[in-house]
Amino acid sequence: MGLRIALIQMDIAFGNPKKNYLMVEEKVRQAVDTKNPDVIVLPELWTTGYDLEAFDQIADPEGKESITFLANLAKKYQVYFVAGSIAKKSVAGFTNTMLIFDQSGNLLKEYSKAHLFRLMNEEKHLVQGNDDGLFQLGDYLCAGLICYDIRFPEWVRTHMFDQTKVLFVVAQWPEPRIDHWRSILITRAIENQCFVVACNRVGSDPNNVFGGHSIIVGPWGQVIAEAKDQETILSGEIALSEVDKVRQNIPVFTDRRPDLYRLK
Ligand SMILES: NC(=O)CCC(=O)C(=O)O
Repeated sequence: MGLRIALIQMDIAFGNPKKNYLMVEEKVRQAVDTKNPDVIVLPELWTTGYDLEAFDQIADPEGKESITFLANLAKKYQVYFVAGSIAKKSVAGFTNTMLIFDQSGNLLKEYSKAHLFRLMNEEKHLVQGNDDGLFQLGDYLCAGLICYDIRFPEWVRTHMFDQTKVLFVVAQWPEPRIDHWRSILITRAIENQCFVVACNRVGSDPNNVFGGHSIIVGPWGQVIAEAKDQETILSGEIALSEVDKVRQNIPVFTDRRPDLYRLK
């Protein structure tokens, strides 16, 4: 059985969670009406954008408001949510945290961005996460990564030792490096022989223009669906059996030589 996926590639109102909740509610309704998805994916920091200076006022305490909002939508539409990431405020500080829900609205996983991106000042305002991004969507073992995390192949590979089949990436990736975005995502799919489902934002904030090009890549590196640089709902279907076929054809995981790798 395949998994139908809808990625909401959207603009984000800078520092305005109320407006973003309303926009997401409407876009999720449109995605359900037009794509009949099993899974809906949102971009990185969709409640606030990168208004880091204002996080003290606008980050969500313990993620409570976002969790209630997303759980209700997941339950209402009976969809899984890889609900992008939100700015979460807790005693430890602010985190860039991905939220995953099942079709009954249960929170399956929280993953906080492990690698903070200095070019966008994250290290000055956020604390990094220390947990893995693994979660299960039905039969599909998946991993979540947030934007800059994809530049670390060793972190992605760590998630693959559990036979992960789908990598979900949520992002606010600027347009000037959109070639890196595409190349890295296709490479991660080929080297890990898995599906890559990646949702970027579009539009701009005071510091960046964002490049879109949300994409679904198959385990052979084939592009299944790709958006341009405008708001859209991108959709595609993925089938687990394809991953097994590719891994049997070229058994990369069996042929690894960890005795030669000097990774720490
Ligand atoms: N929000 C991010 O982590 C952006 C990462 C990025 O732009 C990059 O080039 O890496």
